[in-house]
Amino acid sequence: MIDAAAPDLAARPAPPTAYRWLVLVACSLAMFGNYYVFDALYPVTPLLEKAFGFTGEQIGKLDTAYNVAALLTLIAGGVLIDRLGTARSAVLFGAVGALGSVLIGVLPALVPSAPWAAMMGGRFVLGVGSELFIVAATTVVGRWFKGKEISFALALQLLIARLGSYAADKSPSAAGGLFTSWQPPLLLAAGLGVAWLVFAIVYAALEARAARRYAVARAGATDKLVLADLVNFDTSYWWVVGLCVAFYSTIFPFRTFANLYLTQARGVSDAVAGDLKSVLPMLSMIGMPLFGLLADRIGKRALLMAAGSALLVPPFLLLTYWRTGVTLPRIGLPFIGTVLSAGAPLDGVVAMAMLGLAFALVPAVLWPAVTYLVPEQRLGSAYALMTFCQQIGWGAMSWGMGLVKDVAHAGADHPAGWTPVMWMLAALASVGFVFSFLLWKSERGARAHGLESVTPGRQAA
Ligand SMILES: N[C@@H](Cc1c[nH]cn1)C(=O)NCC(=O)O
Repeated sequence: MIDAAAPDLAARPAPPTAYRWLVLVACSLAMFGNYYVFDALYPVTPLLEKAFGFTGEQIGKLDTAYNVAALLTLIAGGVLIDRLGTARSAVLFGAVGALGSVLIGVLPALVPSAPWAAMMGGRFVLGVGSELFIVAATTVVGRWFKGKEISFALALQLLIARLGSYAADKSPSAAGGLFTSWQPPLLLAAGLGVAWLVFAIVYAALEARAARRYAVARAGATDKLVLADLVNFDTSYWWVVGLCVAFYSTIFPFRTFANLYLTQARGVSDAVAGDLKSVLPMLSMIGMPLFGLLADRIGKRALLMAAGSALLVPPFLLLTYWRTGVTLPRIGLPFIGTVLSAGAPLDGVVAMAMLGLAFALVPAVLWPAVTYLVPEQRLGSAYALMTFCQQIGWGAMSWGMGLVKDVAHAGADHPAGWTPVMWMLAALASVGFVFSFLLWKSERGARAHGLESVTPGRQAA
């Protein structure tokens, strides 16, 4: 959308290419902070269990609080982004997210009589800012890279965001000195929450400067949820939504409980648990751009998603039943340092590597696939609706997993209690595979949208 308040716009030069990448870097670094803050809670869960006696259900509900806040804001927030524009929205939601990260780090210490309620409050505030910030940041890439390197730019943004998850997962081994109590790691996360806000401000300043100097589009259509759109999307879109819900409702709640599961059921140290968990974002970072390129080269997007969702099923059963008895020595890489601390079980590494591949393959194809299934002018609503459904499934599953963990008395003294939790995950992952199979079938029929071909076929109506 061209800013009508700037009549000399046509006379201005287009922004230089480097400026576009600078905007992407600022937004992506803010996303790094966002993902770090989101994931920083999980390595601390064993310490929260020890310090406050948090139950599995309470830990699951810390996710649910985030999801409920995200659900509420996704309905209203798209409209707000339209009104404010992406720059002001990014600063606003970045500020709310930063506040949430600080509350998570300090409130439980200030309210020692109700630490769980305090932390729920912080996670809720984080949820208000976080998902809408992601919507705004994605929209920024859409505006600045439309008709240019949009897929690569989106992959790069998610890659830098995942680096935040990776850093949070690695924090028990990389910043082990902080993990003597629950608070220092969360104060570090609060620091990165503030960095998230700082980069949001840097991005907003770049937008303001561009608006004064260059012929740039103002914030256009965003991920606004238009209720009339709910019934009008094609069946293939709904299969993708089903896969999105089942896939992320498996992988994100697993990540919530992975530190507890790996230390209690598999008996590994906190550092090894963090390292094993970090295999997911690490493989995802490496694999996403490659699988994105592969999909662009060969098409077969539904088939690739089916392969990715099939990969998600066995690891939970392998983690539960497969024991090689082999543990690995420390594995390190130049520049990166320790990838796996000594003592990681080989079977655990294989299972986590399969999960990591699935975490690369499905997201790399799933989000861009939506652009084939809905018309461009309804893309925002389609993404918002998909994220909305994702949050419902994810919130319910985190809560349910925690409940099952408690009912089965899963813990260090009763590792077998984790078995029903892992079966729950395998079952939900199988549901994801069924959705991807239905999508593949539908994309081989007369109402295909070109997901299986290299270039889009029938234009989405
Ligand atoms: N809506 C996000 C969820 C998220 C992860 N960390 C912070 N928020 C999402 O689904 N992102 C897609 C992905 O593959 O990361």
